[in-house]
Amino acid sequence: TPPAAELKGRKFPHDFIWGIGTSAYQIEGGWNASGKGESIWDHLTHTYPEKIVDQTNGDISSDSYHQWQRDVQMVRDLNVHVYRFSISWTRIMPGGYMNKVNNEGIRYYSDLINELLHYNITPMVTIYHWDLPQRLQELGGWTNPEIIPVFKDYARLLFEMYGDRVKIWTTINEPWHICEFGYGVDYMAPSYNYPGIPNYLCAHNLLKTHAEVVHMYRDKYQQLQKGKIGITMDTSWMEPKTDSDDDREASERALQFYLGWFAHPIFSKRGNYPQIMFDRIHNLSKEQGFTRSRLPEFTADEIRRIRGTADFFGLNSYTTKRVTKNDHNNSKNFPVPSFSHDMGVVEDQDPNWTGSGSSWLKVVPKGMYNLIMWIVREYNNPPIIVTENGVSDNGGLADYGRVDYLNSYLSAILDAIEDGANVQGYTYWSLMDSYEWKVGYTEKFGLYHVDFNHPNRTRTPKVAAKVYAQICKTNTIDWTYRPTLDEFQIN
Ligand SMILES: O=S(=O)(O)CCCN1CCN(CCO[C@@H]2O[C@H](CO)[C@@H](O)[C@H](O)[C@H]2O)CC1
Repeated sequence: TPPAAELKGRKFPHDFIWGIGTSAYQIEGGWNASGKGESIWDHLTHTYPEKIVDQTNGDISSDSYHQWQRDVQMVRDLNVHVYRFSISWTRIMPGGYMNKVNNEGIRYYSDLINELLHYNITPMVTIYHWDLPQRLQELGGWTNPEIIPVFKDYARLLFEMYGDRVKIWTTINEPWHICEFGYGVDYMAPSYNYPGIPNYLCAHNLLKTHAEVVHMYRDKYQQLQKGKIGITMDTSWMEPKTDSDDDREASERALQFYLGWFAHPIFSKRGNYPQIMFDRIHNLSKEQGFTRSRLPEFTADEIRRIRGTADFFGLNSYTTKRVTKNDHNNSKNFPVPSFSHDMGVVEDQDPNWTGSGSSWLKVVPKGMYNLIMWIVREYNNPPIIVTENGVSDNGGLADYGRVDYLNSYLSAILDAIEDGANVQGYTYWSLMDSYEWKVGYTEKFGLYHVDFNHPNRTRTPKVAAKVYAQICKTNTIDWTYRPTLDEFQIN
């Protein structure tokens, strides 16, 4: 909690954009409703339920496929300007290809967009939030360059269908998680566990895909539709464990590997992958007996084609890690080759940091300030939208831990703004409790509670929903505002 002087009334810029976020696989359910095709998350959770902590899946989840009007009501009650949601590729094109388009799916998102606009809420669409068509994964998914033209066809259809009404687009959510957690280790679908090679192929194709979609939007749609398009990347803040040179270098190296991998090709003056990644992976690949670097190389034309392909820097960040150099005295035996071995750091968390409902998520607001100022310096103060930030617990409506997280992380973001960072908006994660990927329904991120044991998936506002609604209405942080459950009805 800040000093008494700052308890009330810290104001955000008058034009600051407030929002709330969700993603298709996590909230919709209707996994095979009205012609929807199988995604890699449908496939993973149906084929390997043991890979999910509570052996659940998103077949129904929060049932937003049927409850979307209630969802829009909840968004309205939060007084936000923007609703960030993603479109399910297989609800639009069941097999991923353009040869079969599902009109029921087209209509679902059109109805949602119209409902949002009816209540003056701006739709912010994520084109891809991890739910790849399973049929495309059977061709190698993101490791196969075939995905570039196929994804472009999918994005073109969305621009054609919704671009008259959708004015903020994000191509892809969290490339790092898609490529390293999906194709490097087996944390997420498609759950490869093939360290150090397919993750870099995935990233190479993903960056080219992103660039082709942005060029298409800019060449064919942006003049007429007047929207913005960007990408959302993610990292924790990487705090040096001590102020030794080794630890400070480890911190910088970790940020280049986690964030620079995707941000440097798009947002840096030079473009291309970060030099430290290029050098380390090139040298290690040679030592390991590979004839070429495991990090694919862009041609000069590709570097130019990818550089500058974003109107804003979408940032997802939740927490902080401590890092030290991975050497003989604290060496961790990472698989060789692997992303972690290439990066060469050991991560941990300070046991004194406040915890949450997730083991990886500690509450360290200063880390958000440090990360934003690092991006300001590294990429020449790009327009940033914090597209995801939030905290988990294990349930309950009296979520005062979430109230404290919200106030402290927003204070850190406001500190960064007051120190010159061009942060233009914030979409809190998440609107409601939903499917939390590998941990199923065991960790809750929602401002609204969802009753997963009831067929109606009843939504109930938590205390933090009321606090966030107040922040969005007044544009102000007020630490003294801590409503009790019985004293408020949000609607
Ligand atoms: O202990 S470990 O480090 O081995 C496992 C880490 C597990 N990760 C942590 C990061 N998390 C954030 C990315 O996930 C983002 O954040 C939200 C909350 O997770 C998700 O609901 C969103 O869909 C996603 O965009 C995804 C799961």
